[in-house]
Amino acid sequence: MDIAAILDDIGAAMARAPDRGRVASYIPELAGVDPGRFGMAVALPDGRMFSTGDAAAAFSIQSISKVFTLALALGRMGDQFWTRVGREPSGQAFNSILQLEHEGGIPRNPFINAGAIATTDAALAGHAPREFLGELLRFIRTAAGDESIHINEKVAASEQATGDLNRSLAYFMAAHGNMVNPVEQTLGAYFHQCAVEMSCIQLAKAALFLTGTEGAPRLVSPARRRRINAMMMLCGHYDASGDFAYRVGLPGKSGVGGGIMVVAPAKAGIAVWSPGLNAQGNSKLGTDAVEMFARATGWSVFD
Ligand SMILES: NC(=O)CC[C@H](N)C(=O)O
Repeated sequence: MDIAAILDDIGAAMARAPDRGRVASYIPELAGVDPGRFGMAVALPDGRMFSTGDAAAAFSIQSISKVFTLALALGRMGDQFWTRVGREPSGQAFNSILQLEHEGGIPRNPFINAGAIATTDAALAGHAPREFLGELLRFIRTAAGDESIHINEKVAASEQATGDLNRSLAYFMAAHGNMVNPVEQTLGAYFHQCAVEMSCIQLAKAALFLTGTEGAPRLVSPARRRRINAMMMLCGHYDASGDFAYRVGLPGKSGVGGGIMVVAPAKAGIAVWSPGLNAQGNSKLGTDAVEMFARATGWSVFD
């Protein structure tokens, strides 16, 4: 299989795409990103890396960070974690508060914002946000094999300044007894985790720990890896998760920075970045690109 040629074709197709979606506009650091940018990378467990376009450019990983935080929270709490967060698709927007009221402050899953904030709260577990963020960065750097990965403080400050909806979700959960740490501490940690910057090349490598391949860093047990992948498949794209599963057939997690991290179990880590989003807040061309890639390779978890 000629992965390099497949990526070249995808890069060329995406350069021609007339509708690139809309770049997230809630903070200036994301609003100012050129919608013309596109990058994609595929990391194989034997160390080979294939890429196209702006694959080395760093972008804000945003909600992709929720996958790494979930791994940390499960590491801290084990299956007890699921008493605080559900594992069902929400069918609602990523930042919706609707279901929280009906469901007693227990968010549907760890990838919608409410669930991710509860997950960060669980991962904090009484530690200072600084310690949690250090641990998160260590996890991501180990997964990616790259010590240069960092948090963009300006993005974190903007998230903090515009985070009233996230604040509402957090206080709502606190009112239902589903926050352990002081709410502002958990939120500070959450806003900073969203501000981690990575390139497609770094993110594709980081996804390898979820492939279960030899040579990939073993950061979680096989059972846990399968469960994280299951959550990504069912909830990783919010109310477009079914569409992503149908079109791509691989677990993936998106972020409003326009990135998507995709896992091809037993095969490869994949990352794509195109800042323009669709109506559900997922990268428009990023989704198109991984769909093209899955078709060209025949990779799917449904075989
Ligand atoms: N979908 C996302 O990437 C959302 C992350 C964003 N920082 C938020 O909390 O709203």
